[in-house]
Amino acid sequence: MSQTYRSSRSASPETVSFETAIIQGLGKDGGLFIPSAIPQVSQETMFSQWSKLSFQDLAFEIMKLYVNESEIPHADLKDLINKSYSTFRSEEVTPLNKNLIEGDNINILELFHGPTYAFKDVALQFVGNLFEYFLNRGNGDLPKEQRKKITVVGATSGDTGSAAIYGLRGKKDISVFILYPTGRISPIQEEQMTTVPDKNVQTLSVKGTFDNCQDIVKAIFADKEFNENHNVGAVNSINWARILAQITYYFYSYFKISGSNPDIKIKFVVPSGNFGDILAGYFAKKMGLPVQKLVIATNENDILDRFLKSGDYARSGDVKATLSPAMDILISSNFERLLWYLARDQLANGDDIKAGEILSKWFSDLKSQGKFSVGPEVIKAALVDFDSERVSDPEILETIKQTYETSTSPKNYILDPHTAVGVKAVYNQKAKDSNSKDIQYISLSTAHPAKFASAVDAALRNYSAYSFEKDVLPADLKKLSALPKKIKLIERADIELIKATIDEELSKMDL
Ligand SMILES: Cc1ncc(COP(=O)(O)O)c(C=O)c1O
Ligand SMILES: N[C@@H](CCOP(=O)(O)O)C(=O)O
Repeated sequence: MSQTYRSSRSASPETVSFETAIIQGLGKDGGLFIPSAIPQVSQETMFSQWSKLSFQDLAFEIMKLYVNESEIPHADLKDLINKSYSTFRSEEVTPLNKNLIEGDNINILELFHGPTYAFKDVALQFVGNLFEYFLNRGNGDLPKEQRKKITVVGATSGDTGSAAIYGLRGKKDISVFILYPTGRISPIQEEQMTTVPDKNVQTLSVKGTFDNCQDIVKAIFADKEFNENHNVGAVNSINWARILAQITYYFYSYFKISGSNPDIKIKFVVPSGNFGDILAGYFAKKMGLPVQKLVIATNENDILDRFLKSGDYARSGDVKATLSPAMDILISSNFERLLWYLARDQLANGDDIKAGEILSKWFSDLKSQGKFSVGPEVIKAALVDFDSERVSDPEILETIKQTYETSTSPKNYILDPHTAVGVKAVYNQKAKDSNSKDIQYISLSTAHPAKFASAVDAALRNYSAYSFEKDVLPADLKKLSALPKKIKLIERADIELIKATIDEELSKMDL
């Protein structure tokens, strides 16, 4: 069992508790927290017991391996899990749409049944409750001025922001500041984030890109003085709790296909940007789930695909604005966690400390030279667990159309553009897999199509039976456009300007 955590850039044996890893968010050396060891689960436990559990019970079995009972008693952990998933519209939380197209073996894992219609809800409903739990426990009935407070600062290309806001709105002792790139998120995402009336929430619309926002958030974490004064908390997938909560749906969907039969061949295909979603699949695989392969599906911002093909982890020129904007990203934060495991096992003879040194050097090269390279042994090891596919904008539109035309269960199924990246990647894999008939492909559906109206409309507007308003837009999202918006424009992607704005807004919040 692994219930302590170490930083991916640490060259010391020091580990921290689960609570510290979650509340602190990022290691003091700028590294990401990883469990000291990955817990192993036997085939017998998985296929005879776990395969029969509900989503919530499975989440409990998985999380208790990563959280010491002395930190969160089991009864409390169960309550946190049940509370977090009571807000979902589907009883199954993440239902699997099997056999989307008759005779085909593509299964769509629908991760968008939470409050903000995006996969981020699966983790961020839990993270919100976890922050509240730790704070309430420490603060008890202390008077306002003595209570510990957390200032959450996050960066979003649209979905993390809404999900974090809905996970944290109205929570005592927590303020939330979400940075997003002006004009680069969809109108519904902006409405979701800016129409929440709770006084502990403030969005900051920053002139720049998502990477600018993410860099500022990381710089704020590295700012010792600001961090000490504000207890900065992370909601981005740099926070380990985000990854932890996502592990459940890999097991859950796997069992929906395999039942108690461990011999079924399954590949997961995951639309990827910051590498948080697919990393949860990597942990599931390393815990013992016999996944054939995890397929990274990128859009035209393809740093991950280029890495697997060349061994170079290199920032390309500018981020491209694509039809799948939540994946428009130059540097994938969570890739660092995978690199740590690759460095430890391939280059450091299993030595954690040496792995931390290697990672530190790679990331300082990335900062100073915009790239670092790894040798063929590292790529060979990565390819044991992963494969990758790159999908272009025209392919996204074509895949949305094709799925609309050919889907049988249900008919006229509408994909969001991110999910379409995954589905196209499934077709690419099937073309390569000589045994594709024997493989079940689980393609992760990361958002509801209503969140990305322009791409969906561009693909489907010529079908006479199609209507976005009637077929796609849920009533609660429709209502948002009539609500007043709280938008704060930030003219420059500048850390000092953002810090000053946070201070100014915090004093108005008077929490
Ligand atoms: C809809 C959607 N799909 C895919 C992704 C990519 O996921 P990850 O960043 O975890 O790789 C994101 C954002 O993170 C997203 O919002
Ligand atoms: N696509 C994300 C970008 C932030 O990624 P995260 O998973 O690290 O929070 C978004 O929708 O905001």
